[in-house]
Amino acid sequence: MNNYVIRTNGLTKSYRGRAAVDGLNLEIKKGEIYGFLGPNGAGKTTTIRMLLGLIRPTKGTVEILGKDLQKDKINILRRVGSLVEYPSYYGHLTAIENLEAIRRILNVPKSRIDEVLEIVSLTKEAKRAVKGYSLGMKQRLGIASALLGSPELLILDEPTNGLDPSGIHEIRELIKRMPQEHGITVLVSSHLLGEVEQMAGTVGIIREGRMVFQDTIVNLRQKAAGGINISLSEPESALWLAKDNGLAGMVQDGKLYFDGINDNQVAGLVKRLVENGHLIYRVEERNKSLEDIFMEVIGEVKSL
Ligand SMILES: Nc1ncnc2c1ncn2[C@@H]1O[C@H](COP(=O)(O)OP(=O)(O)OP(=O)(O)O)[C@@H](O)[C@H]1O
Repeated sequence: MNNYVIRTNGLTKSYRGRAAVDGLNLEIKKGEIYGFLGPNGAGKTTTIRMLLGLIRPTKGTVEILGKDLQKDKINILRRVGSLVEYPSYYGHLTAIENLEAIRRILNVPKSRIDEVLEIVSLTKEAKRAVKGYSLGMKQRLGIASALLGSPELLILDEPTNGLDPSGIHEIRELIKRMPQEHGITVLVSSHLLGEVEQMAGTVGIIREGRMVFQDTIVNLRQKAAGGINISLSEPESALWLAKDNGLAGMVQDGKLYFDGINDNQVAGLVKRLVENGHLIYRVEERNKSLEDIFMEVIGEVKSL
């Protein structure tokens, strides 16, 4: 088997001739937490549904755990746990009773129920009716159900949607432990970079069904590295002078902004500006936030 737990090739799903997912090449390595990001409607859920064999691709292939999903669906999906949208429960039953119903279908040992409850920290609440659970507890129970069959891969579609900050924190901490403590590779989708950046090693960002970025979070951060802001007396005429010096910048909030400019270029520009009578008030490094980069990548902001 190769090193990929999920690999898709040209994965496409069209509805009435319109591609909801368009030629996606997802690559998820064993043991990683992969953040699958994109704004609402970008095609995350459609992709996940194809990965789980719930809908058929219009084109392209899905390989999971080294095997073609179409050829051996049942055996492959036995090794995958998932939480897609809101999980459904019997509200009047306890967590143990709900898990028992799934356990019978999966035919796993009874002891597994205690194990999964322990993993998601619901042991103490396990005998309470689920209808009294908070949304965060319900999501954790959903993850417990997904873990019952001891999967090698966990696919979670927006597991933190609608949760408060402490609920988000609990789910995040739970997911973070999956690879190290349980040897489980995780694909987690979200429309918020902030929710996955603290746990994902790799991110795939989709927009209008197409992959626009797929690499490590470290490399995404590198894209966020430094531009320079110059506060000065006459930004518009300074911009012309900079252009004259071969530097393309822009005026933003009354300041000059330059992307990817090196130390020598900064020194040369400041010297030229001073020689031409500009008053320089401040020269500041401006790092883009990861969220800025995300917005840029998904095309919500043309440039900073
Ligand atoms: N069964 C369907 N029939 C027609 N169009 C669909 C169908 N399912 C999804 N779509 C369209 O495909 C696109 C992608 O939807 P999808 O639900 O995969 O996005 P998403 O990234 O998961 O967004 P969200 O976070 O809002 O669920 C949307 O434009 C949606 O309207």
